[in-house]
Amino acid sequence: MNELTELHIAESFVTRSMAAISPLFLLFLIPIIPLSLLAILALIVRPRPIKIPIKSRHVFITGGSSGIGLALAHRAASEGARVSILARSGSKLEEAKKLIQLATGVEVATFSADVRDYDAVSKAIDESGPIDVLIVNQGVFTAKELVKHSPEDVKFTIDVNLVGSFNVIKAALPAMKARKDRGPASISLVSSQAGQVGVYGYAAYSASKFGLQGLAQALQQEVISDDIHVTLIFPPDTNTPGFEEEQKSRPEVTAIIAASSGSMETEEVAKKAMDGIKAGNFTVSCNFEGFLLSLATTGMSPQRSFWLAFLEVITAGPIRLIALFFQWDWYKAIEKWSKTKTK
Ligand SMILES: NC(=O)C1=CN([C@@H]2O[C@H](COP(=O)(O)OP(=O)(O)OC[C@H]3O[C@@H](n4cnc5c(N)ncnc54)[C@H](OP(=O)(O)O)[C@@H]3O)[C@@H](O)[C@H]2O)C=CC1
Ligand SMILES: CCCCCCCCCCCCCCCC(=O)[C@@H](N)CO
Repeated sequence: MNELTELHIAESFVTRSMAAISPLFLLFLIPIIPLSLLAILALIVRPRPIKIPIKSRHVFITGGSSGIGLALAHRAASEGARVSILARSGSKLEEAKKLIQLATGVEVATFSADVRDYDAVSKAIDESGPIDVLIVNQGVFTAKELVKHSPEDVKFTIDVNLVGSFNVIKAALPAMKARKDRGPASISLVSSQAGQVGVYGYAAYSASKFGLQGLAQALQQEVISDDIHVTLIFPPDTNTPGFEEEQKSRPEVTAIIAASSGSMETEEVAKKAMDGIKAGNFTVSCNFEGFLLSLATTGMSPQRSFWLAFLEVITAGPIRLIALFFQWDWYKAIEKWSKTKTK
């Protein structure tokens, strides 16, 4: 045998045995790809996972006299926190205080101030003492087409929901940053699903809530080294006094589009929100549609969980397709509705 034939025999042996093992070998390779992706994500997700304790801590809630804020105050009190609530109306604050005391035995501190008034907010926060968990929840909403919305009301919405949130956070930050050996702190903001996607009738409201996303992302980078952790909460329609009021004049199309995500009870939303805050999640969705919406709009948000990061990576394409189907459905509804209106 010369060298060439030897090589031939060896070669055909190798190819034949490779042909025999290759399907098995490939099967073995399949999990390697997702597993290495998971491993990479576990290494790179930032900020790192964190847990926020609630018991024995000072929880300060704006808009804590009604709806979602009141339910959050109630939850925090029953979990053993020291609770402060802030809102404009003194009588609603007193009523909330009584309700919480009756249900939990805990006496919450109340502060009457308008979040649009920086000095008033700052005074209330200084009086309340250093905050461990700040929940910026106050909000106003009127669903109306922009042509019918007065400039004053547009400004009011942005002032209370967005500028008011800046006021609250700015007033609380110095003492929160200065606190020592008190454990990780949290600043959370109650946005809305209308703060993830623009919705007919919510031009002003959506703009005010989209603004919170920019505020929250930038703020998280600024306070991470102070052990302060930012959370953004995105509820769907929720049965609150404010929502009851809103429904009286909400355009029909607004209701149709919002119905894509159903509605929730105040206590359910408060539970989701509080669990999300305690888990230190940057983004907190409240129902299944909300979870899809968060996947679809995650963009450049920070992500602490490598599992969720993994899900975001692998669903990016398909979730965009689902989003386009939702848009298709909504524009059909708008078209149909505007036709019946002009008839
Ligand atoms: N209900 C819903 O369908 C949804 C609500 N959200 C958001 O959840 C948050 C709470 O909503 P919800 O519970 O329904 O609202 P409510 O109207 O039931 O309660 C609003 C709270 O905010 C306070 N508030 C309003 N304006 C000011 C102000 N200028 N300064 C200080 N406090 C103020 C109110 O007290 P007072 O009037 O006495 O000041 C009240 O305590 C809002 O940010 C809202 O946008 C998000 C998605 C859905
Ligand atoms: C992949 C894509 C999945 C998409 C599912 C999307 C469903 C979005 C519906 C938007 C609902 C807006 C509710 C606003 C509630 C609110 O804030 C007012 N009630 C005022 O308080």
